[in-house]
Amino acid sequence: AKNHKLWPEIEKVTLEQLHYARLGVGGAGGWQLFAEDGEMKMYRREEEADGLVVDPLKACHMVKGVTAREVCEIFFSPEYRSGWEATLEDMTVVETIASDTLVFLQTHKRIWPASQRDALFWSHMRSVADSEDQDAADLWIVCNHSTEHPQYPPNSGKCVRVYLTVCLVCQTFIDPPKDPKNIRREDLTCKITYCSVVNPGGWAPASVLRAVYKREYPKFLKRFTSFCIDQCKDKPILF
Ligand SMILES: CCCCCc1ccc(-c2ccc(S(=O)(=O)CCO)cc2)cc1/C=C\c1ccccn1
Repeated sequence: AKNHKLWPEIEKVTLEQLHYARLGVGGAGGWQLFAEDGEMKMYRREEEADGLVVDPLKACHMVKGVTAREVCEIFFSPEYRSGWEATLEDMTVVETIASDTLVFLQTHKRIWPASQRDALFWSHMRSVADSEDQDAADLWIVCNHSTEHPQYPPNSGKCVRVYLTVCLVCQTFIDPPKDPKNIRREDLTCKITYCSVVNPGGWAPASVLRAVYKREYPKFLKRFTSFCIDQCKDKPILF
């Protein structure tokens, strides 16, 4: 568990990603709004790493009727993933480091004309007291970061290995403020920040990658948040 060899990296990357998610998208950050749908706003920066498109993405969304913990638990838990991750072809939990820390191997459906991709990453979920604003509810974060595993070397089969760092940071707002036992789902709003940087691994045309991200990310976040609302609506609220 916490003495696992990956633990220092998990701690470092998770806290770095929390800080990064909290940074705004205004100012000189170079973020450009590329998709908007109601409360959902998606921004990207155009960046390349050795000739490969690795455009960082930041999405902000406000979802009613669910809590930060509920959204993060659904995003983290393997058993829900096939219900919301449309491009998933296969998923395995290759290691359970702790109850809040898993290692996943996922293959995603091939997107023509690029070759099929897989991703091997650790996934860690935790709550963080929001130091700035004491009376605001806790923050919950899930951080996914590519890792290695001796049994699953990259590019050994049909798939090209992608390298990703992803975080989902959620905060619950209760309006109007109520005594905890009288809160109903209609009083809840979850503020969601989703950040991702995906290096496609092998070559893929910049135009294809940018078209995939432009099409897939809005679909992905809308599908995920709808799934959360549907999963939680008839269940007791989990703070
Ligand atoms: C040429 C195309 C290469 C892209 C293939 C691909 C690689 C990785 C991933 C991916 C996307 C989200 C995560 S996560 O946020 O950690 C949640 C767990 O699944 C992990 C992996 C997807 C996709 C393919 C499509 C795609 C691209 C963005 C958004 C949505 N779908």
